[in-house]
Amino acid sequence: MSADILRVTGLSADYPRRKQSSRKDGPILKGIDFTLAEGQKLCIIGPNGCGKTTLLRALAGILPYQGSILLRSPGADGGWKERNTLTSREAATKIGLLSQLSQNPWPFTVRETVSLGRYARSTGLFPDSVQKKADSDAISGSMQACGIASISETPVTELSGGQLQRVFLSRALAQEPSILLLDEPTNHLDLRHQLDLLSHIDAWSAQGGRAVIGVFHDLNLASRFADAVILMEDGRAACSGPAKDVLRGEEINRVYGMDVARTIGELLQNW
Ligand SMILES: Nc1ncnc2c1ncn2[C@@H]1O[C@H](COP(=O)(O)OP(=O)(O)OP(=O)(O)O)[C@@H](O)[C@H]1O
Repeated sequence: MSADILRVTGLSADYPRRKQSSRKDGPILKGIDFTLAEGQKLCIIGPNGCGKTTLLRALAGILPYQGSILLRSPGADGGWKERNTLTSREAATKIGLLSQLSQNPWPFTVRETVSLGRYARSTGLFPDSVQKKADSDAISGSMQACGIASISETPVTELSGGQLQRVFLSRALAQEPSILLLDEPTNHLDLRHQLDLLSHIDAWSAQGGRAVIGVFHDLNLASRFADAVILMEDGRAACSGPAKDVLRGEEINRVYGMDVARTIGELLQNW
C-alpha cells in the first residue's frame, strides 16, 4: 500500500463574490473527504455544475476554503502542512494545475510559456535569463513528452486549441509538482493526442512521490485514466472508491439520471 500524499477532510469552499441569493443552499463544496496516495490517479466525475472545477480550484489555492487540505511535506511539522499555510512558491512545488483552456493574451513563444512553469523554482522573474540545467532539462523534457518540441519558437497566439492545451500541460509538468490537477485535460485534443496524454500521465505518476487528480466528462476516458473515482453531486461526494466499483455501480445511474453503462454500450454499438 502506497503512502498518502494528500489528505482532505471536511473541505467546503465558495466563491467570495457569489450572490447572497445563490447561497441559500450553502457553499458550492459541502464537506468533501478523501485521501490521495503516491502513484494514484484519482478521477472526479459528476454532472455539470456539481463542483468539480471548484474542488480543483480549492486544492490549487485559488479559492479560500474551510476544512483541511494536508499536503505531505517530509521533514516539516511532523511531515504534513496545511495548504493555506504554504507560500505560493512552496505550494507551486507541490501542486500544479492544468485549468480548462483559457485564452493566453501574451505572445510568448511556446518555450517561454513552458518556462513560466519553472518560476517557483527559480530566482529570477522570468527564468529564461537565469535558467539552470535542472530548469532547461525540465522544460525540454516536458516539451518533448507533450510533443511540442518542434514548435518551441512559435508564439502561442498562433496555436490551435489542441496545441495550446499541450503547451499548458507541458508548463504544468515543467513545474515538477508532486500533485498534478487536470481539469478536462483532453478537451481540444484529437484521439491520438488524448491517448498520448493519458499514457504520458501514467508514466509521470508512476515516478515516485507523485499523484494526479483529473476531472473528466468522458466516462470512457475516466475509466481509462483512473484507479479511483469520486462521483460528485451538488458539492458533495455521492460515492467514491475504486474506479470499477464507482463507474459500474448503481449510484452513478441515479446521479446522471440514466443507465450509464447501457448508454455507453449503445453509443459504442453505433460504430
Ligand atoms: N466564478 C464563479 N462565481 C460564482 N459562482 C461560480 C463561479 N464559478 C462557478 N460557479 C458556480 O459553482 C457551481 C459549480 O461550478 P463548477 O464549475 O465547479 O462545476 P463543474 O462540476 O466543474 O461543472 P462543469 O461540468 O459544467 O464544468 C455552479 O453552480 C457554478 O454556477
